[in-house]
Amino acid sequence: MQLSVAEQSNHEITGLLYGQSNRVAISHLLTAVIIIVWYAKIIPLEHLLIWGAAVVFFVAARLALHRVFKRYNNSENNRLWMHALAGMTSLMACLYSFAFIYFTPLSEQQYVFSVGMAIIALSAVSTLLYSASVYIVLSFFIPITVPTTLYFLLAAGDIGTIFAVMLFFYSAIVLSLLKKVNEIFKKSVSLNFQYSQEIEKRKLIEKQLQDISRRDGLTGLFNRRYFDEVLDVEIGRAHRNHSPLCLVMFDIDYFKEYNDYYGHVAGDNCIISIAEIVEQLANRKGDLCARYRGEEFAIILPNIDITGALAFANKIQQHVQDKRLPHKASKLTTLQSVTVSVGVTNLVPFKKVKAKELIRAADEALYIAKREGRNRVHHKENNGLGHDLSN
Ligand SMILES: Nc1nc2c(ncn2[C@@H]2O[C@H](COP(=O)(O)OP(=O)(O)OP(=O)(O)O)[C@@H](O)[C@H]2O)c(=O)[nH]1
Repeated sequence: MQLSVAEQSNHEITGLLYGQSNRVAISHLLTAVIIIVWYAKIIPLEHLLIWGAAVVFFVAARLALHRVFKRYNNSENNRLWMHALAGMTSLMACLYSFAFIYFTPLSEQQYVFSVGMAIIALSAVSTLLYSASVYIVLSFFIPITVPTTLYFLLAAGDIGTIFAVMLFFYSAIVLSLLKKVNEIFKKSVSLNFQYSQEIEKRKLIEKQLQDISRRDGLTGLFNRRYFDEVLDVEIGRAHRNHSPLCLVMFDIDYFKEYNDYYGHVAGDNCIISIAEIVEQLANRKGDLCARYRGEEFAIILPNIDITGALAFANKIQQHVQDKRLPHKASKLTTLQSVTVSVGVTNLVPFKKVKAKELIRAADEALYIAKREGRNRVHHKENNGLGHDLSN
């Protein structure tokens, strides 16, 4: 299912929000310590420790939720994860509200005042941490401000009224700023997402263009330019690793007569059929098949010795013959079907050979196969060429 940019961006935002888990955990633990120390003079320690244990429990649950999120989140269940985070955030906020209401002696002005400061500090931090989502900010902001403010307004007399008015104005400022910051944040996430999608698309197009530039238009095999590039690289590798390398070149027999008899379109189809056979046979990692020119094909076989390459060449010749593609104009009158002649050569160990020398040797082997009657394989070692590497 294709998701919209907005949905993908929301998914990214949820990831960012969950990504704050460690910072959130540290903030809560530090705040809990400060609250316990602050109330220690007036509240029994066991009450404070029970409350502290509840904070630790929720922090651990929040971290566990983050782990589960990392494992199971995806763009489709994004809403669910947002609600889970909002639920967890609200519970933490309720825990603070509970502490402020339950622990604060209304007669002690400095405690009432300190609760106001604590709420401002906590809601400011949560606004910064969660500015990516108004929903999550509110899920912390509302449960931490509303119950405490109402309680102090109703129960704490003048100081409670001052407290409520102060928090009301503070909340109004924070929420209006939050809206702006959130819009900017969302826009930047969405732009960032579109930008990375654009880069991905470009990379894909570049890859496709590169692939097209390496392929032969008719058969889909690699083209000669790419073949020459790879042959150079493979020869270098074979020399470095002292590993074998063989080159197979083959050509359709009496193809001029085929074209003259069946026409060029049929000739093209014949070339495509031969390409399909070669592609099926040359299926080892590292094998590279190319249409070298016209009705001539070339195959690089790395890590294979001459015995293996000859077996492979015979397989090609045999498969083409067995395919029995009609060729009424073939001078191989007993068959009257499409056949190929194959030339094989191999790197001579410890002789540094250039690509064009290897190709010439394979071409000569192919020429001999033609001369000796076609529909056969000939091997020619590229002796005498190149220079000795043994000393
Ligand atoms: N249909 C078609 N014909 C092509 C293509 N490329 C080359 N040819 C033809 O292939 C023929 C090759 O002829 P030759 O080089 O004389 O070879 P041949 O007739 O196969 O003879 P031998 O190789 O000696 O058996 C020419 O007639 C080319 O025009 C192609 O892409 N499509």
